Amino acid sequence: MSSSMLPDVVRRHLQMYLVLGSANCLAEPGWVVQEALAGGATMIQFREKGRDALTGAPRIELARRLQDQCRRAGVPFIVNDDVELALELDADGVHIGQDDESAASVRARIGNRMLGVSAHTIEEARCAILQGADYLGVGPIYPTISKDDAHAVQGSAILHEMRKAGIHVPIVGIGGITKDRVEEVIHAGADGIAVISAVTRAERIRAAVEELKKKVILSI
Ligand SMILES: Cc1ncc(COP(=O)(O)OP(=O)(O)O)c(N)n1
Ligand SMILES: Cc1ncsc1CCOP(=O)(O)O
Ligand SMILES: [Mg+2]
Repeated sequence: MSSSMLPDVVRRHLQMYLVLGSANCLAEPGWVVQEALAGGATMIQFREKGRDALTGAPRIELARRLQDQCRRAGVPFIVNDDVELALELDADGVHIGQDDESAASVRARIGNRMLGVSAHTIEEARCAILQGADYLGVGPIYPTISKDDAHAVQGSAILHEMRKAGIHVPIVGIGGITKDRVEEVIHAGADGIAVISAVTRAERIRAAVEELKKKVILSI
């Protein structure tokens, strides 16, 4: 069972989905999130992991601060991997991958909160849906500089293939998506884009988000 959230509502949240942790940001993460929200980001994922990531109390403090900004803007705040943290914060949802806790177990723990699951194949996608995923994160569609242990690049064809196989749940494309690739990703079947570097490394974050979102909406 998925959550009680309507698929069309989830689709709208996926349009311009910013994924970030402090190590991705060239500027202070609170400022990055503020600018991204001002530019129209539709969902934010707290992904504080990897080599230079915060741990312990500073990590939780940052999560609370970013969550508070999202709440004020009315934008869902999703926690990557860490179900415990999501429950502690009363976050809007959790995103997990194939190497994380099983989707069925996370669904049972988070109740009606939003559940996103990474899927690289049609089989993984079907399994995630059966276990209660509200949306699928599919990628890396293109080469990425933001995830050391990323799967092989899949290209936009995987999105086509999933749709052709009858997978109709909300899907967000992720991995190396830039403004020049948005149209291809949406036309291949994604409902939105999830990005790290295209926003966190942009010189003008607000303008970058505005432009990415506009391209998504024009491509739908
Ligand atoms: C929206 C979205 N899609 C995919 C991922 C990747 O999740 P995962 O495979 O678990 O890898 P990590 O992000 O945990 O390193 C994601 N985070 N968000
Ligand atoms: C978390 C994640 N999962 C697949 S690719 C990726 C990183 C996306 O970052 P970028 O948008 O900078 O390529
Ligand atoms: Mg994960």
